[in-house]
Parts: sequence; structure tokens; C-alpha cells
Amino acid sequence: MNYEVVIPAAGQGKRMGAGHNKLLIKLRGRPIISHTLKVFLEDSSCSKIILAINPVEREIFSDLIKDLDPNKPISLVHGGEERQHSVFNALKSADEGGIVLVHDGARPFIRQSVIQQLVQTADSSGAAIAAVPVKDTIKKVENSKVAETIERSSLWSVQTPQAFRISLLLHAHAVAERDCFLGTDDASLIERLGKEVRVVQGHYDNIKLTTPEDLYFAEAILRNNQKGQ
Ligand SMILES: Nc1ccn([C@@H]2O[C@H](COP(=O)(O)OP(=O)(O)OP(=O)(O)O)[C@@H](O)[C@H]2O)c(=O)n1
Ligand SMILES: C[C@](O)(CO)[C@H](O)COP(=O)(O)O
Repeated sequence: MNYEVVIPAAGQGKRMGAGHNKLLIKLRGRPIISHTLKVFLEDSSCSKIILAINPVEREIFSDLIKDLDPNKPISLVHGGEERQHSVFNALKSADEGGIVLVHDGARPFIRQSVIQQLVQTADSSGAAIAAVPVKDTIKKVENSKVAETIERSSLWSVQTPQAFRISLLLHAHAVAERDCFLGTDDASLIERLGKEVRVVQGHYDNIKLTTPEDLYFAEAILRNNQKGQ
């Protein structure tokens, strides 16, 4: 089943502390965003890539994609102040009908097997997200004191990709914008409409590169993947 992918890549990478967009940090000589793009460029089911970028980085990203697969259209669209705004703006460039994946540019280690499961699940149920069971004990903390320990057995750490029927996600973003609601992921916009969101078990190495330590993990994952090839 074909799908389009929206890749939000317009962040500032503040928590990484690199002083610039963390997606331009190089891993094994290639920018993080190139590693992420490679997965979708190599997936014959991916019909279109829509990259939401900071307009000031247009030249950088244009240079970065110019030598990529000419048979796979990559649209560069303007991102927004928040991740949600970037995604909504990119969605407006998606084709009508069908399935769209939203995948963080900061998650370069997504596997095609999970993508396929998500697309199939979203096609039948409307919305599907990748997630992994939480391994740590999670507690609610208030004023540096434990307020509550949350039962772990039903807690999952949510990742991207998140897959949706395009019409459903566009509607959810429009309603969220009308309501001035900001969510930290796209699925929350669907949930607030009372719609079902299915969960597909992902992999623990599908990490979001957010803080400097994540770069060490990324190097280890790349080394491990190289061994497996
Ligand atoms: N206004 C924004 C904010 C984030 N993103 C993208 O959304 C993904 C997940 O966001 P996050 O990991 O938080 O990236 P940053 O916002 O860059 O990080 P920080 O919050 O540390 O600044 C990233 O690929 C980021 O580029 C985006 O497209 N537009
Ligand atoms: C969408 C997400 O990756 C799911 O875990 C996460 O919510 C993004 O959060 P961020 O603060 O925008 O990186």
C-alpha cells in the first residue's frame, strides 16, 4: 500500500545544544536528516516526501536533497513555530485521499517493517502509532516530590511514525487549530476527537535524537546495524 510521508525538520534543536538544527549534525559523515530520508527513499511504497523546514535553511536543505533519487518527489515546505504547525503546513501539500505517515526527522533508525504495519493498520482503522512498552517506573512529580507512581503495565513510550488517513488527520489539525490546542504528537489530535488510535509495537532503537547523549547511542546503533548487514 502506497503512502506519503511528512517529515517535520524545522526545529531548532535547543536540547541538543549544538547551536543549530540538530538534523544537520553528521553521523558517519552524513547529516541526521539524510539517514532518515534514506529509509523513505528506499521504500518503493513511499510515493512522496514532504519535508517541513525552517525557511532560513532552504538553501541547505535544497543542496542536501538535490542529488537524491529523482524519481521520488521531495517537497520542501515552510515549518512553523511548533512541531504541530510544521506538520499541519506540510499536510496541506499532501495529495487527497490515501495514507500519510508523520515521522520525526530526528528519528533516523525507523524500520520499513514497522512502516508497513503502520500503513496497513491505518488503512483499516484510520490511525496507528508506533510505541514500545515503558521499561522504567514512571512517577508523577510535583515540587520535587513524588505525587504518584503510575501503574507501568499499561504505559507505552510513543514514537513516530504515526500513520493516518490523510482526510482524518487534516480534519484533526484544523479542529486543533480552531481550538488553539497544542499536542506533542499528532495522535493526540485524533484522540481528542474521540477517534480510535491503534498501537503497533516498534523497536527500542527507534530513538529520537534529542540530547547530546543520544548521539552516542546513535553511533552504537549504526555500528550494530553495520555488523548485521
Ligand atoms: N517547530 C518545529 C519543532 C520541531 N520540528 C521537528 O519535529 C521533530 C521532533 O521535534 P524535536 O525532537 O523536539 O526537535 P527540536 O524542536 O528541534 O528540539 P528542541 O525541542 O530541543 O529544540 C524534529 O525532527 C524537529 O525538527 C519541526 O518540524 N518544527
Ligand atoms: C512525536 C513524538 O516524537 C512522539 O514521542 C514526540 O512527542 C515529539 O516531541 P518533541 O518535543 O516535539 O520532540
